[in-house]
Amino acid sequence: MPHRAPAPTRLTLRRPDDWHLHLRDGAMLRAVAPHSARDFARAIVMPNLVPPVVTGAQASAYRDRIRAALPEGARFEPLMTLYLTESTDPDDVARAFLSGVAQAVKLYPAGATTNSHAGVRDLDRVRPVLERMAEIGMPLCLHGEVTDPQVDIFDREAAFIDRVLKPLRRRVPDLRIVLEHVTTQDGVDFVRDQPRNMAATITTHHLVINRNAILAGGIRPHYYCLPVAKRESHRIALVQAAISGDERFFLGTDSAPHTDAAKLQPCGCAGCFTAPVTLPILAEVFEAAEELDRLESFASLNGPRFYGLPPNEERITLTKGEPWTPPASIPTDDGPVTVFDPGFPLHWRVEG
Ligand SMILES: NC(=O)N[C@@H](CC(=O)O)C(=O)O
Ligand SMILES: [Zn+2]
Ligand SMILES: [Zn+2]
Repeated sequence: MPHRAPAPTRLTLRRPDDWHLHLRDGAMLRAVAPHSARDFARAIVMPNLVPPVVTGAQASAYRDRIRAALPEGARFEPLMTLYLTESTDPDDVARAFLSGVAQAVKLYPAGATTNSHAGVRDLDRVRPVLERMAEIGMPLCLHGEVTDPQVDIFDREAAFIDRVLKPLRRRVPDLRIVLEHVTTQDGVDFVRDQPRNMAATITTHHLVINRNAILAGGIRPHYYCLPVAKRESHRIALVQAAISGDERFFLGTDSAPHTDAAKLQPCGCAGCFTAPVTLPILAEVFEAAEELDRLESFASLNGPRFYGLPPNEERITLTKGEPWTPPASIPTDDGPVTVFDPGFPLHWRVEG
């Protein structure tokens, strides 16, 4: 009889990082930050506050507010990003990077997503900033969707690659770029074809849901995020990229909390709140693909390598047991925030 090793029930890995996270501000920040700090060592924090985090001084002040919102004794390092506008000052960006205040710049095409109206309309206007970033090795994080209303919402990432990303790669080839929350086979293929200076983050939810989850049996606002989930073949391409070990793909949860009141209305906000359940969900996804051993590359090694940071020395352990039910929502002083429901039972838990 062929010998089959028993399925593992414990998994120890270097403490993961989250390379794309929304922590918000004020009451929401205080409510959600502990959930990321519990499971992750560091996170690239998105700057799409109202008003956005544009300058080094604003990033530094926001970092102080995040640190103040962490539980006593938490060892969690917020890595800050600057929101790129058409009047961003290249000198301020360079200073923020070289002094360690900001790790990356975030480009939102104006109008593409939550709080992106102050973003970029014309890439030529930010060319001096991008060239300076290329010189100093500062990464650019992209929300990769075109905003052209003529382009079908499910095609906006693919159109972005053709219309924006390819020309940008040609014009500023030394710029290090992260295609954030990649959702398509097209995105995966593009990144995989780039020999250098290019990576992509993959979210928790895009590994789990396809577009049916948003609409099957009724409209389900808690599965609505941007970029919107695509068809099943794209989800499979994302899983393949995540489990491949290819160092260009790493975890960026895009955990994006909105109150239920903001989600459940005629024009509800985009975003899934995944921080409290990401690691158990990822363990299920990697186990189902029989690649549990690669979870550490995806969640703990590939990201720091791209950002030029050492991987975390601390370890965490996940254990597998009877299915458990995460809380349906967390309370905040602004009202409850629904926790992402993967739609399958969770057997894995982070120990401690
Ligand atoms: N992903 C989302 O659906 N929403 C994000 C914005 C973003 O990452 O595009 C948010 O800030 O709510
Ligand atoms: Zn985005
Ligand atoms: Zn995001």
